[in-house]
Amino acid sequence: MKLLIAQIAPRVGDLEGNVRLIHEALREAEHQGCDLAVFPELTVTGYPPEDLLKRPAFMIAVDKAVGQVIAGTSAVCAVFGAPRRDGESLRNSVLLAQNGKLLGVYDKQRLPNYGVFDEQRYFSAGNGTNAVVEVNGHRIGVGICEDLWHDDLARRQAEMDCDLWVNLNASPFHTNKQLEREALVRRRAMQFGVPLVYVNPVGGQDEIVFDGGSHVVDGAGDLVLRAPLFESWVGTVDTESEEGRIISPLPEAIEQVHRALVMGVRDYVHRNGCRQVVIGLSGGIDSALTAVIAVQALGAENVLGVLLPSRYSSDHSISDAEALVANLGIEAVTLPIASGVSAAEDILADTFAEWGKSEADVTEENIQARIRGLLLMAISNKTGRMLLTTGNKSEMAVGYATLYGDMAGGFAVLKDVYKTQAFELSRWINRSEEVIPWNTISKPPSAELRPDQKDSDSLPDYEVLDAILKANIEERLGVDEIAARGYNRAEVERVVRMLQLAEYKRRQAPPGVKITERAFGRDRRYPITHHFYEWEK
Ligand SMILES: Nc1ncnc2c1ncn2[C@@H]1O[C@H](COP(=O)(O)OP(=O)(O)OC[C@H]2O[C@@H]([n+]3cccc(C(=O)O)c3)[C@H](O)[C@@H]2O)[C@@H](O)[C@H]1O
Ligand SMILES: Nc1ncnc2c1ncn2[C@@H]1O[C@H](COP(=O)(O)OP(=O)(O)OP(=O)(O)O)[C@@H](O)[C@H]1O
Ligand SMILES: NC(=O)CC[C@H](N)C(=O)O
Repeated sequence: MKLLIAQIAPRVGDLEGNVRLIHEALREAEHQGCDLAVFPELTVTGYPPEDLLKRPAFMIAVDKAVGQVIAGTSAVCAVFGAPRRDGESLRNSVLLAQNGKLLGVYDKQRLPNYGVFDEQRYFSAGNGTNAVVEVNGHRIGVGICEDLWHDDLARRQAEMDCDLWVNLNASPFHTNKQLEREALVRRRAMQFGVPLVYVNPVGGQDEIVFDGGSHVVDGAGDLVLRAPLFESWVGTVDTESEEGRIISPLPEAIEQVHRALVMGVRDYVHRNGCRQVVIGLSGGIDSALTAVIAVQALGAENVLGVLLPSRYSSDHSISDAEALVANLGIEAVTLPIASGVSAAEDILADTFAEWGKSEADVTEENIQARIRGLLLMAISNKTGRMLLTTGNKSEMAVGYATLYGDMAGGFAVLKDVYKTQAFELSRWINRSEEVIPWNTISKPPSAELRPDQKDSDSLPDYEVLDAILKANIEERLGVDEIAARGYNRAEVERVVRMLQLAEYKRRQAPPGVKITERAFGRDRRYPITHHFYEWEK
Protein backbone atom coordinates (compact mmCIF):
# COMPACT_ATOMS: atom_id res chain seq x y z
CA MET A 1 0.00 0.00 0.00
CA LYS A 2 1.33 3.46 -0.86
CA LEU A 3 0.70 6.24 1.65
CA LEU A 4 1.21 9.97 1.72
CA ILE A 5 2.28 11.33 5.08
CA ALA A 6 1.06 14.91 5.39
CA GLN A 7 3.13 16.51 8.16
CA ILE A 8 1.53 19.89 7.59
CA ALA A 9 1.12 23.03 9.73
CA PRO A 10 -2.60 23.68 10.19
CA ARG A 11 -3.45 27.00 11.89
CA VAL A 12 -6.09 27.07 14.59
CA GLY A 13 -9.32 28.47 13.17
CA ASP A 14 -7.95 29.04 9.66
CA LEU A 15 -10.47 26.65 8.12
CA GLU A 16 -10.01 27.89 4.57
CA GLY A 17 -6.21 27.71 4.79
CA ASN A 18 -6.32 24.26 6.37
CA VAL A 19 -8.67 22.92 3.66
CA ARG A 20 -6.25 24.33 1.09
CA LEU A 21 -3.31 22.50 2.76
CA ILE A 22 -5.31 19.26 2.72
CA HIS A 23 -6.23 19.66 -0.95
CA GLU A 24 -2.63 20.44 -1.93
CA ALA A 25 -1.42 17.29 -0.15
CA LEU A 26 -4.19 15.23 -1.79
CA ARG A 27 -3.11 16.44 -5.22
CA GLU A 28 0.46 15.33 -4.42
CA ALA A 29 -0.89 11.95 -3.26
CA GLU A 30 -2.75 11.53 -6.57
CA HIS A 31 0.38 12.48 -8.47
CA GLN A 32 2.36 9.84 -6.51
CA GLY A 33 -0.34 7.19 -7.03
CA CYS A 34 -1.08 6.74 -3.30
CA ASP A 35 -3.92 4.72 -1.81
CA LEU A 36 -4.14 6.84 1.32
CA ALA A 37 -3.15 10.32 2.51
CA VAL A 38 -2.86 10.58 6.28
CA PHE A 39 -3.11 13.93 8.10
CA PRO A 40 -2.71 15.08 11.74
CA GLU A 41 -5.44 15.12 14.41
CA LEU A 42 -8.13 17.84 13.97
CA THR A 43 -6.59 18.79 10.65
CA VAL A 44 -9.48 21.03 9.64
CA THR A 45 -9.51 23.22 12.78
CA GLY A 46 -5.90 22.99 13.95
CA TYR A 47 -5.14 21.88 17.52
CA PRO A 48 -6.31 22.86 20.09
CA PRO A 49 -9.31 24.95 18.98
CA GLU A 50 -10.35 25.37 22.64
CA ASP A 51 -13.57 27.32 23.24
CA LEU A 52 -13.98 28.11 19.55
CA LEU A 53 -15.64 24.68 19.64
CA LYS A 54 -18.37 26.16 21.83
CA ARG A 55 -19.35 28.78 19.23
CA PRO A 56 -22.20 27.66 16.98
CA ALA A 57 -20.83 29.79 14.11
CA PHE A 58 -17.49 27.98 14.33
CA MET A 59 -19.08 24.55 14.13
CA ILE A 60 -21.22 25.62 11.16
CA ALA A 61 -18.03 26.74 9.39
CA VAL A 62 -16.28 23.48 10.36
CA ASP A 63 -19.10 21.39 8.84
CA LYS A 64 -18.79 23.40 5.64
CA ALA A 65 -15.01 22.96 5.54
CA VAL A 66 -15.33 19.20 6.12
CA GLY A 67 -17.81 19.06 3.22
CA GLN A 68 -15.26 20.83 1.01
CA VAL A 69 -12.53 18.35 1.92
CA ILE A 70 -14.77 15.38 1.15
CA ALA A 71 -16.00 16.91 -2.11
CA GLY A 72 -12.38 17.48 -3.18
CA THR A 73 -11.30 13.83 -2.78
CA SER A 74 -10.59 11.54 -5.73
CA ALA A 75 -9.16 8.01 -5.89
CA VAL A 76 -6.85 8.72 -2.93
CA CYS A 77 -8.52 8.10 0.41
CA ALA A 78 -8.09 11.18 2.65
CA VAL A 79 -7.72 10.27 6.33
CA PHE A 80 -8.15 13.58 8.16
CA GLY A 81 -9.34 14.93 11.50
CA ALA A 82 -12.19 17.25 12.42
CA PRO A 83 -14.60 17.90 15.29
CA ARG A 84 -17.96 16.32 14.56
CA ARG A 85 -21.42 17.09 15.96
CA ASP A 86 -23.23 13.91 16.96
CA GLY A 87 -26.65 14.80 18.39
CA GLU A 88 -25.94 16.73 21.61
CA SER A 89 -22.34 15.47 21.71
CA LEU A 90 -19.19 16.69 20.05
CA ARG A 91 -16.63 14.11 18.90
CA ASN A 92 -12.94 14.38 18.09
CA SER A 93 -13.09 12.38 14.86
CA VAL A 94 -11.17 11.00 11.92
CA LEU A 95 -12.98 10.94 8.61
CA LEU A 96 -12.03 8.73 5.67
CA ALA A 97 -13.21 9.99 2.29
CA GLN A 98 -12.61 8.84 -1.30
CA ASN A 99 -14.08 9.86 -4.67
CA GLY A 100 -16.18 12.59 -3.03
CA LYS A 101 -17.80 10.16 -0.55
CA LEU A 102 -17.41 9.44 3.13
CA LEU A 103 -16.13 5.88 3.69
CA GLY A 104 -15.98 5.88 7.45
CA VAL A 105 -15.82 7.87 10.67
CA TYR A 106 -13.88 7.03 13.83
CA ASP A 107 -14.32 8.88 17.16
CA LYS A 108 -11.39 9.29 19.57
CA GLN A 109 -11.84 7.02 22.58
CA ARG A 110 -9.29 8.37 25.06
CA LEU A 111 -9.63 12.12 25.58
CA PRO A 112 -6.54 13.53 27.32
CA ASN A 113 -7.34 15.85 30.21
CA TYR A 114 -3.98 16.42 31.89
CA GLY A 115 -1.03 18.75 31.27
CA VAL A 116 -1.93 21.14 28.47
CA PHE A 117 -4.91 19.02 27.39
CA ASP A 118 -8.54 19.78 28.14
CA GLU A 119 -10.39 17.51 25.72
CA GLN A 120 -13.07 16.40 28.17
CA ARG A 121 -14.23 20.01 28.36
CA TYR A 122 -15.33 19.70 24.74
CA PHE A 123 -15.62 16.15 23.48
CA SER A 124 -17.46 12.95 24.32
CA ALA A 125 -15.45 9.76 23.96
CA GLY A 126 -16.18 7.32 21.13
CA ASN A 127 -16.93 3.67 21.88
CA GLY A 128 -14.51 2.12 19.39
CA THR A 129 -16.97 1.14 16.70
CA ASN A 130 -15.79 1.88 13.16
CA ALA A 131 -12.13 1.63 14.20
CA VAL A 132 -11.49 -0.43 11.07
CA VAL A 133 -12.36 0.87 7.61
CA GLU A 134 -11.85 -0.95 4.31
CA VAL A 135 -10.02 1.05 1.64
CA ASN A 136 -9.14 -0.45 -1.78
CA GLY A 137 -9.54 -3.93 -0.29
CA HIS A 138 -7.21 -3.20 2.66
CA ARG A 139 -8.39 -3.09 6.26
CA ILE A 140 -7.18 0.13 7.89
CA GLY A 141 -7.24 0.47 11.71
CA VAL A 142 -7.64 4.04 12.92
CA GLY A 143 -6.59 5.69 16.20
CA ILE A 144 -6.20 9.28 17.39
CA CYS A 145 -3.19 10.42 19.43
CA GLU A 146 -3.97 9.59 23.09
CA ASP A 147 -5.69 6.33 22.01
CA LEU A 148 -2.24 4.89 21.33
CA TRP A 149 -0.97 5.52 24.87
CA HIS A 150 -3.34 3.12 26.68
CA ASP A 151 -2.46 -0.57 27.07
CA ASP A 152 -6.04 -1.75 27.65
CA LEU A 153 -7.21 -0.11 24.43
CA ALA A 154 -4.19 -1.44 22.54
CA ARG A 155 -5.04 -5.00 23.65
CA ARG A 156 -8.47 -4.65 22.05
CA GLN A 157 -7.02 -3.00 18.94
CA ALA A 158 -4.54 -5.85 18.57
CA GLU A 159 -7.42 -8.29 18.22
CA MET A 160 -8.87 -6.46 15.22
CA ASP A 161 -7.90 -7.93 11.91
CA CYS A 162 -6.09 -5.13 10.04
CA ASP A 163 -3.47 -4.71 7.33
CA LEU A 164 -2.26 -1.35 8.60
CA TRP A 165 -2.79 1.06 11.54
CA VAL A 166 -2.83 4.81 11.19
CA ASN A 167 -2.66 7.16 14.17
CA LEU A 168 -3.44 10.86 13.70
CA ASN A 169 -1.74 13.05 16.30
CA ALA A 170 -1.40 16.51 17.78
CA SER A 171 1.42 15.76 20.17
CA PRO A 172 3.07 18.88 21.60
CA PHE A 173 6.84 19.08 21.98
CA HIS A 174 8.83 18.66 25.12
CA THR A 175 12.50 17.77 25.12
CA ASN A 176 13.08 14.22 23.81
CA LYS A 177 9.33 13.53 23.47
CA GLN A 178 10.13 11.97 20.08
CA LEU A 179 12.01 9.17 21.85
CA GLU A 180 8.90 8.41 23.94
CA ARG A 181 6.68 8.46 20.84
CA GLU A 182 8.92 6.16 18.82
CA ALA A 183 9.35 3.67 21.67
CA LEU A 184 5.56 3.54 22.02
CA VAL A 185 4.88 3.22 18.30
CA ARG A 186 7.44 0.38 17.99
CA ARG A 187 5.77 -1.45 20.89
CA ARG A 188 2.29 -1.02 19.39
CA ALA A 189 3.37 -2.01 15.86
CA MET A 190 4.79 -5.27 17.23
CA GLN A 191 1.62 -5.83 19.27
CA PHE A 192 -0.58 -5.22 16.23
CA GLY A 193 1.81 -7.12 13.95
CA VAL A 194 1.25 -4.69 11.06
CA PRO A 195 2.85 -1.38 9.99
CA LEU A 196 1.86 1.63 12.10
CA VAL A 197 1.79 5.13 10.64
CA TYR A 198 2.13 8.03 13.11
CA VAL A 199 1.44 11.52 11.69
CA ASN A 200 2.08 14.67 13.74
CA PRO A 201 1.75 18.34 12.68
CA VAL A 202 4.30 21.15 12.94
CA GLY A 203 3.98 24.73 14.11
CA GLY A 204 3.66 26.91 17.18
CA GLN A 205 0.26 27.54 18.75
CA ASP A 206 0.32 29.97 21.69
CA GLU A 207 2.54 28.21 24.26
CA ILE A 208 2.86 24.84 22.55
CA VAL A 209 4.97 23.76 19.61
CA PHE A 210 4.28 20.77 17.38
CA ASP A 211 7.57 19.31 16.28
CA GLY A 212 6.43 16.89 13.57
CA GLY A 213 8.61 13.78 13.62
CA SER A 214 5.93 11.71 11.84
CA HIS A 215 7.13 8.13 11.44
CA VAL A 216 6.31 4.64 10.24
CA VAL A 217 7.23 1.39 11.98
CA ASP A 218 6.79 -2.04 10.39
CA GLY A 219 5.10 -5.00 12.04
CA ALA A 220 8.47 -6.23 13.36
CA GLY A 221 8.96 -2.95 15.24
CA ASP A 222 11.59 -1.51 12.89
CA LEU A 223 11.53 2.19 12.05
CA VAL A 224 11.13 2.49 8.28
CA LEU A 225 10.57 6.24 7.99
CA ARG A 226 11.11 9.35 10.09
CA ALA A 227 10.08 12.73 8.69
CA PRO A 228 12.20 15.70 9.71
CA LEU A 229 11.46 17.42 13.01
CA PHE A 230 10.33 21.06 13.12
CA GLU A 231 9.47 21.41 9.43
CA SER A 232 6.49 20.82 7.19
CA TRP A 233 7.03 17.66 5.17
CA VAL A 234 4.86 15.79 2.72
CA GLY A 235 6.24 12.47 1.48
CA THR A 236 5.32 8.91 0.64
CA VAL A 237 6.00 5.47 1.99
CA ASP A 238 5.22 2.15 0.34
CA THR A 239 4.62 -0.61 2.88
CA GLU A 240 5.78 -3.24 0.36
CA SER A 241 8.89 -1.52 -0.99
CA GLU A 242 11.93 0.13 0.56
CA GLU A 243 12.18 2.71 -2.21
CA GLY A 244 12.31 6.36 -1.19
CA ARG A 245 12.34 5.73 2.58
CA ILE A 246 14.00 8.37 4.70
CA ILE A 247 15.13 8.33 8.32
CA SER A 248 15.70 11.98 9.22
CA PRO A 249 18.23 12.49 12.01
CA LEU A 250 16.94 13.10 15.52
CA PRO A 251 18.57 16.31 16.80
CA GLU A 252 20.28 16.18 20.20
CA ALA A 253 18.28 17.60 23.13
CA ILE A 254 19.82 21.08 23.15
CA GLU A 255 19.22 21.49 19.40
CA GLN A 256 15.62 20.36 19.82
CA VAL A 257 15.11 23.07 22.46
CA HIS A 258 16.69 25.66 20.22
CA ARG A 259 14.53 24.70 17.24
CA ALA A 260 11.38 24.66 19.37
CA LEU A 261 12.13 28.16 20.66
CA VAL A 262 12.81 29.48 17.15
CA MET A 263 9.63 27.92 15.76
CA GLY A 264 7.58 29.05 18.78
CA VAL A 265 8.69 32.68 18.40
CA ARG A 266 8.29 32.75 14.63
CA ASP A 267 4.79 31.31 14.63
CA TYR A 268 3.58 33.32 17.63
CA VAL A 269 4.77 36.61 16.10
CA HIS A 270 3.67 35.88 12.52
CA ARG A 271 0.38 34.20 13.36
CA ASN A 272 -0.55 37.18 15.50
CA GLY A 273 -0.08 39.59 12.64
CA CYS A 274 3.39 40.99 13.48
CA ARG A 275 6.63 40.76 11.58
CA GLN A 276 8.97 42.72 13.83
CA VAL A 277 10.01 42.73 17.47
CA VAL A 278 11.81 44.95 19.98
CA ILE A 279 14.03 43.74 22.85
CA GLY A 280 15.73 45.61 25.71
CA LEU A 281 19.43 44.68 25.61
CA SER A 282 21.17 44.79 28.99
CA GLY A 283 24.44 43.12 28.02
CA GLY A 284 23.20 40.12 30.05
CA ILE A 285 22.70 36.56 28.93
CA ASP A 286 18.88 36.44 28.89
CA SER A 287 18.37 39.43 26.61
CA ALA A 288 21.25 38.26 24.40
CA LEU A 289 19.83 34.75 24.02
CA THR A 290 16.34 36.16 23.39
CA ALA A 291 17.75 38.41 20.66
CA VAL A 292 19.62 35.54 18.97
CA ILE A 293 16.48 33.39 18.90
CA ALA A 294 14.46 36.33 17.56
CA VAL A 295 16.99 36.91 14.78
CA GLN A 296 16.98 33.22 13.84
CA ALA A 297 13.16 33.18 13.89
CA LEU A 298 12.39 36.48 12.17
CA GLY A 299 15.56 37.73 10.44
CA ALA A 300 18.04 40.35 11.66
CA GLU A 301 16.20 43.10 9.79
CA ASN A 302 13.11 42.48 11.94
CA VAL A 303 14.75 42.78 15.37
CA LEU A 304 15.38 46.11 17.10
CA GLY A 305 17.62 46.23 20.19
CA VAL A 306 17.22 49.03 22.72
CA LEU A 307 20.00 49.88 25.19
CA LEU A 308 18.54 51.60 28.26
CA PRO A 309 21.50 52.44 30.52
CA SER A 310 20.85 53.77 34.04
CA ARG A 311 23.19 55.27 36.59
CA TYR A 312 23.95 51.72 37.84
CA SER A 313 24.76 50.27 34.45
CA SER A 314 28.30 48.99 34.24
CA ASP A 315 30.51 49.86 31.27
CA HIS A 316 30.54 46.21 30.23
CA SER A 317 26.72 46.09 30.11
CA ILE A 318 26.81 48.69 27.34
CA SER A 319 29.87 47.30 25.53
CA ASP A 320 28.55 43.72 25.71
CA ALA A 321 25.17 44.83 24.31
CA GLU A 322 26.96 46.73 21.53
CA ALA A 323 29.08 43.67 20.70
CA LEU A 324 25.92 41.57 20.46
CA VAL A 325 24.28 44.13 18.15
CA ALA A 326 27.37 44.02 15.90
CA ASN A 327 27.51 40.19 15.91
CA LEU A 328 23.82 39.94 14.98
CA GLY A 329 23.78 42.84 12.52
CA ILE A 330 20.58 44.25 14.03
CA GLU A 331 19.43 47.84 14.35
CA ALA A 332 19.81 49.36 17.82
CA VAL A 333 19.10 52.60 19.67
CA THR A 334 20.33 53.85 23.04
CA LEU A 335 17.96 55.68 25.38
CA PRO A 336 19.51 56.59 28.76
CA ILE A 337 16.85 56.31 31.47
CA ALA A 338 18.32 58.45 34.31
CA SER A 339 16.12 61.49 33.61
CA GLY A 340 12.96 59.37 33.44
CA VAL A 341 13.82 57.62 36.70
CA SER A 342 14.50 60.98 38.43
CA ALA A 343 11.23 62.39 37.10
CA ALA A 344 9.25 59.49 38.61
CA GLU A 345 11.20 59.70 41.89
CA ASP A 346 10.64 63.49 42.06
CA ILE A 347 6.90 63.10 41.65
CA LEU A 348 6.86 60.65 44.59
CA ALA A 349 9.51 62.36 46.77
CA ASP A 350 7.30 64.65 48.91
CA THR A 351 4.64 62.03 49.51
CA PHE A 352 7.20 59.35 50.47
CA ALA A 353 8.91 61.93 52.76
CA GLU A 354 5.59 62.68 54.51
CA TRP A 355 5.24 58.97 55.17
CA GLY A 356 8.82 58.78 56.48
CA LYS A 357 9.73 56.48 53.61
CA SER A 358 12.39 58.41 51.73
CA GLU A 359 15.03 55.69 51.97
CA ALA A 360 15.58 53.91 48.68
CA ASP A 361 14.53 50.25 48.60
CA VAL A 362 13.12 47.81 46.04
CA THR A 363 10.59 50.51 45.06
CA GLU A 364 13.29 52.56 43.36
CA GLU A 365 14.81 49.44 41.76
CA ASN A 366 11.43 48.66 40.27
CA ILE A 367 10.96 52.23 39.01
CA GLN A 368 14.00 51.65 36.79
CA ALA A 369 12.62 48.38 35.45
CA ARG A 370 9.25 50.09 34.88
CA ILE A 371 10.69 53.12 33.07
CA ARG A 372 12.40 50.60 30.78
CA GLY A 373 9.10 48.79 30.30
CA LEU A 374 7.34 52.07 29.57
CA LEU A 375 9.90 53.12 26.95
CA LEU A 376 9.98 49.69 25.29
CA MET A 377 6.18 49.62 25.09
CA ALA A 378 6.22 53.16 23.63
CA ILE A 379 8.52 51.85 20.88
CA SER A 380 6.24 48.86 20.44
CA ASN A 381 3.19 51.12 20.05
CA LYS A 382 4.93 53.57 17.72
CA THR A 383 6.44 50.94 15.41
CA GLY A 384 4.04 48.01 15.68
CA ARG A 385 6.89 45.77 16.89
CA MET A 386 5.98 43.16 19.49
CA LEU A 387 8.01 43.49 22.71
CA LEU A 388 9.73 40.23 23.66
CA THR A 389 10.37 39.71 27.37
CA THR A 390 13.53 38.00 28.52
CA GLY A 391 12.74 36.41 31.91
CA ASN A 392 13.77 32.75 32.24
CA LYS A 393 12.01 29.91 34.08
CA SER A 394 14.19 30.21 37.21
CA GLU A 395 13.29 33.90 37.57
CA MET A 396 9.61 33.38 36.79
CA ALA A 397 9.60 30.57 39.36
CA VAL A 398 10.82 32.70 42.26
CA GLY A 399 9.27 36.03 41.20
CA TYR A 400 12.62 37.62 40.36
CA ALA A 401 11.08 40.04 37.88
CA THR A 402 9.16 43.30 38.11
CA LEU A 403 5.45 43.47 37.30
CA TYR A 404 4.85 46.10 34.58
CA GLY A 405 8.66 46.43 34.37
CA ASP A 406 10.80 43.75 32.73
CA MET A 407 7.66 41.58 32.65
CA ALA A 408 5.98 44.02 30.24
CA GLY A 409 5.68 42.56 26.75
CA GLY A 410 3.83 40.23 24.43
CA PHE A 411 5.80 36.98 24.39
CA ALA A 412 8.23 35.49 26.90
CA VAL A 413 10.74 33.52 24.83
CA LEU A 414 12.68 31.88 27.71
CA LYS A 415 9.72 31.38 30.05
CA ASP A 416 10.30 27.60 30.18
CA VAL A 417 14.13 27.71 29.99
CA TYR A 418 15.93 27.41 33.34
CA LYS A 419 18.86 29.79 33.85
CA THR A 420 21.37 26.91 33.76
CA GLN A 421 19.89 25.83 30.43
CA ALA A 422 20.10 29.43 29.15
CA PHE A 423 23.87 29.14 29.72
CA GLU A 424 23.96 25.75 28.00
CA LEU A 425 22.00 27.09 25.01
CA SER A 426 24.24 30.15 24.75
CA ARG A 427 27.39 28.01 24.70
CA TRP A 428 25.80 25.72 22.11
CA ILE A 429 24.89 28.72 19.94
CA ASN A 430 28.53 29.84 20.18
CA ARG A 431 29.85 26.35 19.32
CA SER A 432 31.56 27.36 16.09
CA GLU A 433 31.78 31.17 16.36
CA GLU A 434 31.01 33.90 18.87
CA VAL A 435 27.40 35.00 18.43
CA ILE A 436 26.73 35.92 22.06
CA PRO A 437 29.73 37.85 23.40
CA TRP A 438 31.75 35.47 25.59
CA ASN A 439 31.90 38.13 28.31
CA THR A 440 28.10 38.06 28.53
CA ILE A 441 28.28 34.32 29.21
CA SER A 442 31.16 34.39 31.67
CA LYS A 443 30.25 37.37 33.91
CA PRO A 444 28.12 36.84 37.03
CA PRO A 445 24.39 37.55 36.34
CA SER A 446 23.15 40.88 37.73
CA ALA A 447 19.93 42.89 37.49
CA GLU A 448 22.02 46.11 37.87
CA LEU A 449 19.18 47.87 39.68
CA ARG A 450 21.45 49.03 42.53
CA PRO A 451 25.24 49.44 42.87
CA ASP A 452 27.24 46.20 42.56
CA GLN A 453 24.08 44.06 42.68
CA LYS A 454 24.47 40.35 41.81
CA ASP A 455 21.66 37.80 41.40
CA SER A 456 23.53 35.63 43.94
CA ASP A 457 22.86 38.32 46.64
CA SER A 458 19.18 37.34 46.73
CA LEU A 459 19.06 33.90 45.11
CA PRO A 460 20.97 30.63 45.68
CA ASP A 461 23.49 29.73 42.98
CA TYR A 462 21.56 28.91 39.82
CA GLU A 463 22.83 25.28 39.84
CA VAL A 464 21.27 24.76 43.26
CA LEU A 465 18.19 26.91 42.57
CA ASP A 466 17.40 25.03 39.35
CA ALA A 467 17.89 21.61 40.94
CA ILE A 468 15.46 22.52 43.75
CA LEU A 469 12.97 24.05 41.31
CA LYS A 470 13.07 21.05 38.96
CA ALA A 471 12.52 18.68 41.88
CA ASN A 472 9.50 20.68 43.04
CA ILE A 473 7.99 21.61 39.66
CA GLU A 474 8.80 18.66 37.42
CA GLU A 475 8.92 15.87 40.00
CA ARG A 476 6.38 17.42 42.44
CA LEU A 477 8.66 16.62 45.40
CA GLY A 478 8.07 18.34 48.75
CA VAL A 479 10.55 20.19 50.98
CA ASP A 480 11.55 17.09 52.97
CA GLU A 481 12.18 14.97 49.89
CA ILE A 482 14.25 17.67 48.22
CA ALA A 483 16.27 18.32 51.40
CA ALA A 484 16.89 14.56 51.60
CA ARG A 485 18.81 14.88 48.33
CA GLY A 486 21.44 16.79 50.26
CA TYR A 487 20.27 20.41 49.91
CA ASN A 488 20.19 22.81 52.84
CA ARG A 489 16.68 22.53 54.28
CA ALA A 490 16.31 26.27 55.00
CA GLU A 491 17.34 27.04 51.41
CA VAL A 492 14.87 24.51 50.01
CA GLU A 493 12.09 26.04 52.14
CA ARG A 494 12.97 29.52 50.94
CA VAL A 495 12.91 28.48 47.28
CA VAL A 496 9.63 26.58 47.62
CA ARG A 497 8.14 29.55 49.46
CA MET A 498 9.25 32.00 46.74
CA LEU A 499 7.88 29.64 44.08
CA GLN A 500 4.49 29.42 45.74
CA LEU A 501 4.23 33.15 46.47
CA ALA A 502 5.09 34.19 42.91
CA GLU A 503 2.04 32.52 41.37
CA TYR A 504 0.36 35.93 41.10
CA LYS A 505 3.21 37.21 38.97
CA ARG A 506 3.20 34.21 36.65
CA ARG A 507 -0.53 34.60 36.08
CA GLN A 508 0.20 38.11 34.76
CA ALA A 509 3.18 37.06 32.67
CA PRO A 510 3.09 36.82 28.86
CA PRO A 511 2.83 33.39 27.26
CA GLY A 512 6.05 31.60 26.25
CA VAL A 513 7.24 28.43 24.51
CA LYS A 514 6.77 25.12 26.37
CA ILE A 515 9.90 22.96 26.21
CA THR A 516 9.65 20.93 29.43
CA GLU A 517 7.14 18.40 30.66
CA ARG A 518 5.75 20.95 33.11
CA ALA A 519 5.79 24.51 31.86
CA PHE A 520 4.23 27.44 33.73
CA GLY A 521 0.84 27.87 32.10
CA ARG A 522 -1.70 25.16 31.41
CA ASP A 523 0.64 22.39 32.52
CA ARG A 524 0.74 23.67 36.08
CA ARG A 525 -2.43 25.16 37.46
CA TYR A 526 -2.18 26.31 41.05
CA PRO A 527 -4.54 28.70 42.81
CA ILE A 528 -3.02 32.13 43.45
CA THR A 529 -4.94 32.46 46.69
CA HIS A 530 -4.49 29.43 48.94
CA HIS A 531 -3.31 28.36 52.35
CA PHE A 532 -1.45 25.10 51.90
CA TYR A 533 2.12 25.79 52.90
CA GLU A 534 4.95 23.33 52.34
CA TRP A 535 7.37 25.32 54.47
CA GLU A 536 7.64 25.92 58.24
CA LYS A 537 5.38 28.84 59.20
N1 LIG B 1 -0.91 37.71 45.65
C1 LIG B 1 -0.77 38.92 45.04
N2 LIG B 1 -1.61 39.26 44.03
C2 LIG B 1 -1.46 40.43 43.37
N3 LIG B 1 -0.50 41.33 43.67
C3 LIG B 1 0.33 41.03 44.68
C4 LIG B 1 0.25 39.83 45.40
N4 LIG B 1 1.23 39.81 46.33
C5 LIG B 1 1.89 40.96 46.20
N5 LIG B 1 1.36 41.70 45.20
C6 LIG B 1 1.80 43.01 44.69
O1 LIG B 1 2.98 42.86 43.95
C7 LIG B 1 3.89 43.90 44.27
C8 LIG B 1 5.31 43.33 44.22
O2 LIG B 1 5.67 42.92 42.91
P1 LIG B 1 6.67 43.82 42.08
O3 LIG B 1 6.17 45.20 42.03
O4 LIG B 1 6.94 43.16 40.78
O5 LIG B 1 8.00 43.88 42.94
P2 LIG B 1 8.87 42.87 43.84
O6 LIG B 1 8.57 41.47 43.61
O7 LIG B 1 8.81 43.34 45.25
O8 LIG B 1 10.32 43.24 43.32
C9 LIG B 1 10.85 42.79 42.08
C10 LIG B 1 11.98 41.80 42.34
O9 LIG B 1 12.47 41.32 41.09
C11 LIG B 1 13.88 41.55 41.03
N6 LIG B 1 14.18 41.86 39.62
C12 LIG B 1 13.58 42.90 39.01
C13 LIG B 1 13.86 43.18 37.67
C14 LIG B 1 14.71 42.37 36.98
C15 LIG B 1 15.24 41.28 37.64
C16 LIG B 1 16.10 40.35 36.89
O10 LIG B 1 17.30 40.24 37.15
O11 LIG B 1 15.56 39.71 36.00
C17 LIG B 1 14.98 41.05 38.96
C18 LIG B 1 14.16 42.71 41.92
O12 LIG B 1 15.50 42.73 42.34
C19 LIG B 1 13.17 42.43 43.05
O13 LIG B 1 13.70 41.48 43.94
C20 LIG B 1 3.54 44.36 45.66
O14 LIG B 1 3.73 45.74 45.77
C21 LIG B 1 2.08 43.96 45.83
O15 LIG B 1 1.22 45.05 45.68
N1 LIG C 1 20.50 48.57 30.65
C1 LIG C 1 19.50 47.97 30.03
N2 LIG C 1 19.24 48.25 28.73
C2 LIG C 1 18.23 47.65 28.08
N3 LIG C 1 17.43 46.75 28.63
C3 LIG C 1 17.64 46.42 29.91
C4 LIG C 1 18.68 47.00 30.68
N4 LIG C 1 18.63 46.47 31.91
C5 LIG C 1 17.62 45.59 31.91
N5 LIG C 1 17.00 45.55 30.71
C6 LIG C 1 15.88 44.69 30.27
O1 LIG C 1 15.28 44.08 31.42
C7 LIG C 1 15.55 42.66 31.41
C8 LIG C 1 15.81 42.18 32.82
O2 LIG C 1 17.05 42.68 33.09
P1 LIG C 1 18.03 42.38 34.24
O3 LIG C 1 19.39 42.75 33.82
O4 LIG C 1 17.46 43.12 35.37
O5 LIG C 1 17.88 40.83 34.47
P2 LIG C 1 18.51 39.49 33.83
O6 LIG C 1 17.52 38.46 34.07
O7 LIG C 1 19.88 39.31 34.37
O8 LIG C 1 18.54 39.69 32.26
P3 LIG C 1 19.81 39.79 31.34
O9 LIG C 1 20.50 38.48 31.51
O10 LIG C 1 19.29 40.03 29.97
O11 LIG C 1 20.57 40.96 31.92
C9 LIG C 1 16.73 42.50 30.47
O12 LIG C 1 16.82 41.20 29.93
C10 LIG C 1 16.46 43.56 29.44
O13 LIG C 1 15.49 43.14 28.49
N1 LIG D 1 -3.71 15.17 21.28
C1 LIG D 1 -3.47 14.16 22.09
O1 LIG D 1 -4.28 13.25 22.32
C2 LIG D 1 -2.08 14.14 22.66
C3 LIG D 1 -1.84 13.20 23.84
C4 LIG D 1 -0.57 12.42 23.74
N2 LIG D 1 -0.30 11.57 24.86
C5 LIG D 1 0.67 13.21 23.34
O2 LIG D 1 1.40 12.69 22.56
O3 LIG D 1 0.98 14.28 23.77
